[in-house]
Amino acid sequence: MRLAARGLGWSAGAPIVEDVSLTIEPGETFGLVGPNGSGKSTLLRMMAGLIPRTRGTVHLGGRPLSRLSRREVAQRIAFVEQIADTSEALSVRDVVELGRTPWLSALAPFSPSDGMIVDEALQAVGMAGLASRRWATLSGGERQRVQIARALAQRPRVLILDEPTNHLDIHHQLSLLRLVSRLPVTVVLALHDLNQAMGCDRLGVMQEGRMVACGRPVEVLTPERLAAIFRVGATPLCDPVDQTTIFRYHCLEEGA
Ligand SMILES: Nc1ncnc2c1ncn2[C@@H]1O[C@H](COP(=O)(O)OP(=O)(O)OP(=O)(O)O)[C@@H](O)[C@H]1O
Repeated sequence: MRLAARGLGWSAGAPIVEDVSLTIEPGETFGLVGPNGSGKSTLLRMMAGLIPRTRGTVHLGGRPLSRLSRREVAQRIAFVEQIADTSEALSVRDVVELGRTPWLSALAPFSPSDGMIVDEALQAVGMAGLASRRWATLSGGERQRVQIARALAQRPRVLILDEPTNHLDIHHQLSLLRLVSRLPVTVVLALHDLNQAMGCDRLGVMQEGRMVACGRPVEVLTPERLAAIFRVGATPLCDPVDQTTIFRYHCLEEGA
């Protein structure tokens, strides 16, 4: 499903996001990168329709997001935020079952097919073995994977992930990125690891609330731009295994 933003802006006293326009094609994996505080999370929340009184418009599959009901939005968009609020009393399986909520009604209560979707989502993130564990007892990385399973169980057309690899060990980081890039849905994710960002179909670079570059990763993440925006030196290296470009970073300046 196509996600299109036009002229998005939001201020909280000072401007936080300014005049961002962007179209993400069906099935595309689009990465947002940028320094701390550059507006990535705010932009993701705006694209998910979670910030009231924003400037500009978001269209989902050609329809204005503002005209869809909360239930219609939840049937189309799943959002995994950096910090998830979840009742400590729930089990892992309960949390993932919440992902089915937008599809349930008095006429369509939770059914065995919903149960199978929940099982699949738990397996996809390697959490099936901990399904009966209490949320409160999980590690940070396990919680992250459960939240991603909840989003998968929602069977969205658009998956929005805010720094989904935070807390994850390297195996789970790579398997999560492989999982989401193979999903037949539109994926928008904020990432801090620029080498991981190189695996996205396209990247948008945020700086002080504006999207200052957008395009294929190799075109966007040039050493010159990395120096200007992230204030680091970057040496491009070629991985002989698959010829992808990775960067080795070094400080350009003393101090913070
Ligand atoms: N409700 C708010 N009121 C005031 N300022 C806000 C509010 N929400 C966000 N900000 C500010 O907006 C800026 C952008 O925040 P945002 O969380 O979108 O950045 P980010 O790029 O996701 O950062 P990070 O990489 O650190 O997660 C920050 O300076 C933040 O302090």
